[in-house]
Amino acid sequence: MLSAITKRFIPSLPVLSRSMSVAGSPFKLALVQLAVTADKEKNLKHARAKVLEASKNGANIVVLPECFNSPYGTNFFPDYAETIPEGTSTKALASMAKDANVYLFGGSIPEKEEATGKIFNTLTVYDPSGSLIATHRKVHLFDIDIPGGIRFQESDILSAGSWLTHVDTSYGKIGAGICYDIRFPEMAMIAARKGCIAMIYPGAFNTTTGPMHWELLQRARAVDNQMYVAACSPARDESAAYHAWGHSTIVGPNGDVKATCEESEAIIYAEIDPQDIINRRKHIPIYSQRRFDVYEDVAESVEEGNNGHVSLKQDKVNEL
Ligand SMILES: NC(=O)CC(=O)C(=O)O
Repeated sequence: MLSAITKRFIPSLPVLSRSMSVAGSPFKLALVQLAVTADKEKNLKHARAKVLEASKNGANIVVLPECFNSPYGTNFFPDYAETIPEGTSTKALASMAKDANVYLFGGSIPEKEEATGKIFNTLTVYDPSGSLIATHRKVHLFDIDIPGGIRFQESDILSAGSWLTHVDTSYGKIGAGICYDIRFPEMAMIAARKGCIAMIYPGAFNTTTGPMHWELLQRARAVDNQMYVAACSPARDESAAYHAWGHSTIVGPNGDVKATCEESEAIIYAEIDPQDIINRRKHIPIYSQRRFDVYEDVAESVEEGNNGHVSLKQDKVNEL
């Protein structure tokens, strides 16, 4: 057997990654850049009207923004937090999905876990019959401090999620993250290598980080993984303490912006075609040219469980 060192010095022994299949069918994606207020009931009603509007316009999958039922701020989270699936927002989202006959990525809400009292920033996903098919708790908490820009410490109040989320839909498998999760490329890379055709991120960047990184990160995740990427923000409210960047955007597998908008309320649409992923991967075959003899395939360390949850394999957990 060749030692690892010997292998490194024999360039004719590349271990090319296996090519992963892309399974899916075309669909119309809508992102609702919702105007969010401090009135939860009003937010739920307004979200419902917009989801129905998107469906009337032919959308098959509809996405709401991060914190769509509450203003975005750690001081608001405890008051707005609800249990899932018993809470008002979960019920409202389930009926929106059913009445609109769409898959609904229901933005995120502050979730209170009954048993522990912990609060999470949680996305819930519904199928067109209104059944809850996945939950994603924000894995990477937004703790930053940019002098002269913005300081935000989600971890003062929130706990972090501990699984990745890949949702099975009749259009194909879709990965989900929330906002700051987009800054961690491993999540999107694992999703792509596990067969997801898109990553969907409800998110609320702000007027400091938005202009620097919002579109750049979406295009980076898309071009690295040759997959679709969509990020859905709340509309900007100048009277709120947190000024969301807006600019909800859908990016194609070539890193190309398919649809975007400014900071006001809007619904944006794009046709998603998995064949485009297959073409990009054929033309620029980085997908199958990876060198897993030189570095590890991060997707190999995780396994898929129930409800779209993807977690570190047990033997890896034991190693930690
Ligand atoms: N709000 C977030 O979670 C992330 C964000 O604004 C940023 O990464 O910038």
